[in-house]
Amino acid sequence: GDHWGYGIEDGPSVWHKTYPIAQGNRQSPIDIVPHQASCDPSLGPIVLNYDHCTSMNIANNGHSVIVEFDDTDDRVVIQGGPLDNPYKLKQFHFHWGGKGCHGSEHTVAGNSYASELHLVHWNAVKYGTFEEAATAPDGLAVLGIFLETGDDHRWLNMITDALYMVKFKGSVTDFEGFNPMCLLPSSLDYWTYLGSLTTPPLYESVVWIILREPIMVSEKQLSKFRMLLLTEEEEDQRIHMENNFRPPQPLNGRKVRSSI
Ligand SMILES: Oc1ccc(S)c(O)c1
Ligand SMILES: [Zn+2]
Repeated sequence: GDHWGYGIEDGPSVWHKTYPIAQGNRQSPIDIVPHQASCDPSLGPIVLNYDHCTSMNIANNGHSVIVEFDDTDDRVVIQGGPLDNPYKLKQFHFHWGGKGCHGSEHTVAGNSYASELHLVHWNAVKYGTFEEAATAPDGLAVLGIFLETGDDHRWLNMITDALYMVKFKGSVTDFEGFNPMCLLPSSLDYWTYLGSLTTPPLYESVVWIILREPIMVSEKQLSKFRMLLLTEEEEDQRIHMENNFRPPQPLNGRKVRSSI
């Protein structure tokens, strides 16, 4: 089982002991410096085709809350932008902070947002399974969306209202018909670079596409994420899930391109 976490003993600063790739040369997240990103006119718009979206369930995996999709359907894809193929939506999950503390993974000119949503897609044209794609250099495409505190997000309530059902680590419940199109900001302007999963096993298999415009969510909605527990139902100890973000990693000469 997973023995990694975000605490002092098992957090990002010791992940390299079990996952040496943590010290690799294309790790994520990174600090995005807009003025150093090269505007690349050959970078077209990203195209999201979430029309026939089929969410299946919502789960607490002990590290985040994750909504999983039926990826046998090849109509729910992201394409365009830096991608050579369409990539199929597999799951989305969030990273967040503690009360009053920001929790995004990517930062923008050193500034972090309250939270970050990752929509994880895989290259089903080139690879047979998600697991195979997850270890390939062009296997995954993750769309990152920043969450900023402000007004209530009218659709995020569908997720935050379901969180009490997956309070404990290892819990899962049906969550059908949710279309993440409703979580997108108005602009699809993005930055893109080659990186990795930001959680163990930290595979260097991700084409990152980070939207510049954050979505607005309320402090009340964010507080519901912090109600989730790292611990299982039968455990006596109750540890809240918060600050489940990895700090920015060395760029190592990588180029960040912008669509803007
Ligand atoms: O499959 C994935 C798991 C975790 C994270 S942070 C990803 O970006 C992809
Ligand atoms: Zn993530």
